[in-house]
Amino acid sequence: MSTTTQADTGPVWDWAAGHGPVTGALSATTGCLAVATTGAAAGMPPGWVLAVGAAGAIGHTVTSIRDRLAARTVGMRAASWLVGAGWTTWAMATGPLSWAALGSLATIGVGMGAAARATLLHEEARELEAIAAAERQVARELSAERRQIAAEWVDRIQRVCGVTVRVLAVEMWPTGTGFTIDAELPPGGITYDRIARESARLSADARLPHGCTATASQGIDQGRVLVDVTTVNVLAAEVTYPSDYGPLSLHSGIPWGLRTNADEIRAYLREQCALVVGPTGSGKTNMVHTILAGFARATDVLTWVIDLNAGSAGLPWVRPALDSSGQTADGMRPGVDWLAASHEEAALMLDAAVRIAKHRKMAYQDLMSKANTDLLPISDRIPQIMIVIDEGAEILASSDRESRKLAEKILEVIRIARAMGIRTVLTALGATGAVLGNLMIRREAKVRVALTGGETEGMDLGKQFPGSRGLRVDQAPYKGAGFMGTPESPAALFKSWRILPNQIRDIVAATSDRHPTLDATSAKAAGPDYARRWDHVRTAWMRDHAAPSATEQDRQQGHTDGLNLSALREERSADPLSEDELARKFREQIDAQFATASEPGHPTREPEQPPAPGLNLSALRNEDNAARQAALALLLAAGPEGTGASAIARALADEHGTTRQTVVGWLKAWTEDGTAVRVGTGTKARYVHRRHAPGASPEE
Ligand SMILES: Nc1ncnc2c1ncn2[C@@H]1O[C@H](COP(=O)(O)OP(=O)(O)OP(=O)(O)O)[C@@H](O)[C@H]1O
Repeated sequence: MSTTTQADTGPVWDWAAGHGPVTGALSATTGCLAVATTGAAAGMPPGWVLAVGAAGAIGHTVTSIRDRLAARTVGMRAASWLVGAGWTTWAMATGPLSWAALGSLATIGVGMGAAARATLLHEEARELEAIAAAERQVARELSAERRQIAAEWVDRIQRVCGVTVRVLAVEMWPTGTGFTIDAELPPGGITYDRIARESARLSADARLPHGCTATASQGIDQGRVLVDVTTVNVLAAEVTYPSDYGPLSLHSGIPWGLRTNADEIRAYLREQCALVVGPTGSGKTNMVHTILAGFARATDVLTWVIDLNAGSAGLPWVRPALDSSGQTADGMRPGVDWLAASHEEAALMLDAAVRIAKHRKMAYQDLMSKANTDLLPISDRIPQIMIVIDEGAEILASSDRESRKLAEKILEVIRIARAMGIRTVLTALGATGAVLGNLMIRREAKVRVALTGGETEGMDLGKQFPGSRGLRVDQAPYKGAGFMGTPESPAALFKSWRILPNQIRDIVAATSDRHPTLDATSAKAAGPDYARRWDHVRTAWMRDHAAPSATEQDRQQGHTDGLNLSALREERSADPLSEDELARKFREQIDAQFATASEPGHPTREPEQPPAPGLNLSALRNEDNAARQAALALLLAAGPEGTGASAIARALADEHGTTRQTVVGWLKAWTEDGTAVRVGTGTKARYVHRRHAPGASPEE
């Protein structure tokens, strides 16, 4: 029995607790006294007590032996039962309330307490000794393994790098996926990079499995080196985004994935921008969602997303919070705070960001001087704005007028808003010179990710991670795997989590009441463009499940002074004449073969089929969009077998430079208007032209 003290109700008896030496003895003696007095008063035969005591001694002995207690403890407990029973028998016969009886009972109590304490100490000492012995055994085995590893690697480093190191420690990773060797470099001015640059040869010499590496980095001082050796390939496996959606803060970093030792790697974005490079199919879209998940969980971040490819990166984060009319439902906030899918909306967003940055600079002077800092103190009351721009690097590199305007605004935000808490995450299909050649990006975006997914083309890791050695694309030939480097953590292999659509929905719901609101000062500077971002007209495209295609938008806008509202416009080649020619040829070819649409002025051959605006070939006639027509031709040509976005994009890449994302947008639109039918699910999903769709009549 023990007591716990409660602040307002006083001590509470805890009947479930075990006995200590004092409470045990007290319990035993008071028990004996109670039995003796009531037994004597009721005329109970004293012999019964003796029988009960003997049974108790036997029972306790059995359980003590079962619990593997020491012989001394077993003996003490049995003796306590017998002595207690003996006293009770005697006291019942002679009268329990005499001085002699009570005195002897008190003496027995003290004796029992002392004996119990002594045996308890003995028991604890025995237990500690057993634990220590087990630990010594494990340590002996471990240190034998470590000694063997140390010896092997001293040899290997000597053989491969010609450097004789002295290993000071080998730390086995708790995840069981590798170890780190801490070694002293030989005297004579040898530096760690003599070993770092031989990473690939060391890995081969150690016969490490694919995807595992031996990478050397700086040790605690310049005469020491740390060699991280991965022995289990965590890059190959699909690791799902952790289901703990607890709150995060920008200041403590946002987890973006796993290192090869299964440690989380975090991006610290208070001052840094990020650049995520990944060719199509490398898992870039998935990584964007992982990034958005982290921002949604943060209590001091508002996420603004620009995705000119039908807003697809941001939509899953908005949809769960939209009601049936497409407006944000009461009480539910989307996982992103603003989503732009057109050049126009993106321009409004970036202009607002610039106004906020400039206004914050003035309005928060006092606050910053009180906090003695030149960085705006970001918190849930003054949140940081993270602008995630999918394929933003391509906007920076693009030469069309609208994209150039956006590019200027993006660079202005990056240039002026660091201290005022607005940073960007740009993604890119390739680490092109136009992106990494930009000083602003090189200087401000030091959180870098390269998703390789087995792609070697256009992957210049040396440019993206200057100063790092031994990084090879073929070390991470898996989807969602690649390299990540931040100012805090040197570039090395990493794996992004796989995030599933249902997780996105769950995170939107779980974080809905956690998002900060834009501070009033910033909101005022952002003005109505920000306040009315969820307005019906501005979000109509979200209700339609996809952004309006270029065709529709252009038609709605009446082709006003060449305003480019869509990413599709980027598909135009530099030479409009040859493109026109190509478009005409395609039209003729396809119309001749399939009679897709009637010529203006001719009776339609498909009266039952209302023309789908902007999505059949006749609607495209004035579109100057050869790439889109070529894609449709490919879809038709694929027949009942169908085809996919990647295959179409590959076929168009050379001639039109079309991205897979763009093709995905077209396929989506064609599926929605019935031009194409999607068959199969997951990786087996294919698109079939409606003429070849299962159940379609051949004449159709
Ligand atoms: N972290 C990951 N772990 C495991 N598999 C992944 C991961 N990320 C992506 N994948 C797989 O790769 C496929 C393609 O991913 P994703 O759509 O993100 O690629 P992408 O690079 O954005 O391609 P695209 O630009 O063509 O859309 C996914 O359907 C999934 O099966």
